[in-house]
Amino acid sequence: MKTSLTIAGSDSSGGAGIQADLKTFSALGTYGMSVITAVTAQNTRGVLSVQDISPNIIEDQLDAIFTDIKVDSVKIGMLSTVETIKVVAKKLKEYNAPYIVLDPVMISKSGYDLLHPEAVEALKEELLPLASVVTPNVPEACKLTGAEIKTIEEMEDAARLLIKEGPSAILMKGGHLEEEPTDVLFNGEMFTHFYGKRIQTKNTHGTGCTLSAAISAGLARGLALEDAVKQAKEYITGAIKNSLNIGSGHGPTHHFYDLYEKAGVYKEERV
Ligand SMILES: Nc1ncnc2c1ncn2[C@@H]1O[C@H](COP(=O)(O)OP(=O)(O)OP(=O)(O)O)[C@@H](O)[C@H]1O
Ligand SMILES: Cc1ncc(CO)c(N)n1
Repeated sequence: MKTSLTIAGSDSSGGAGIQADLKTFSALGTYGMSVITAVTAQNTRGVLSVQDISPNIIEDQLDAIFTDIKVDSVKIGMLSTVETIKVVAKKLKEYNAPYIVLDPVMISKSGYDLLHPEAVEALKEELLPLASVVTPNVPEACKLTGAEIKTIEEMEDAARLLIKEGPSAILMKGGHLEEEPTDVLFNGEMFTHFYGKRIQTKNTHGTGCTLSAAISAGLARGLALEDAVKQAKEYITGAIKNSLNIGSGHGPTHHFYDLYEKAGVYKEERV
């Protein structure tokens, strides 16, 4: 069985972060492992508080995994501090980690800073060059590039700027634009657009986490990047369509094997 590692924050309500990633890995047929970078007290309404995990413990978690188990793909989510970013970058380089999907998580849907604003530069310098693909939403892409983005053409312009920072590819998510949610993939040479229809629901907690974890699982299973993104987009669309009306705020997306079987991917392969 292929393995996927998530390096991210814990969400007590189970909809985003580590919990969303592990559910996604299971549904998409990889064995999930986790390095927890922060513990958030969070629910569907928002984030109450955050405790960052000390860099030593983050380093030990990474050593524990990489010295014992073969890692087939990595997904990076919430990192919160400069120290966390530095230790994660150091260890991923040391172990020559494969297929790194970097979700540059900055602000929660409810407006809480999950990455300290002064750590954006460290994220750019230390982690963008290691990423196989980086998956910013539009506000994150604006912070990373300084660009203003209101249209799909401006998403493409920003992707051209961002690729200069060193990632192998960019998947810019269009969920925050007014129009239908189109995601734009740029591999440095060509653009591919992934079109979606907006699903009318308030239950979108954890969509970004789920998408990046699904891409990481696909890469671990040997899919080419475009196919991994296509499968991930199918998966997140199903997970939003079937999202759960749990809690009084933004409910979570739903994860189950059916979504994956309906997408017609890997069915015969799973043993
Ligand atoms: N209402 C919706 N209907 C259909 N697809 C959506 C909807 N909202 C988001 N998406 C899709 O879900 C994926 C995640 O995008 P989104 O822009 O929500 O990420 P995000 O802002 O990083 O999420 P998060 O708030 O969890 O960090 C993208 O593929 C996007 O196009
Ligand atoms: C722990 C965690 N990671 C990422 C997000 C982004 O949605 C969140 N709300 N919580």
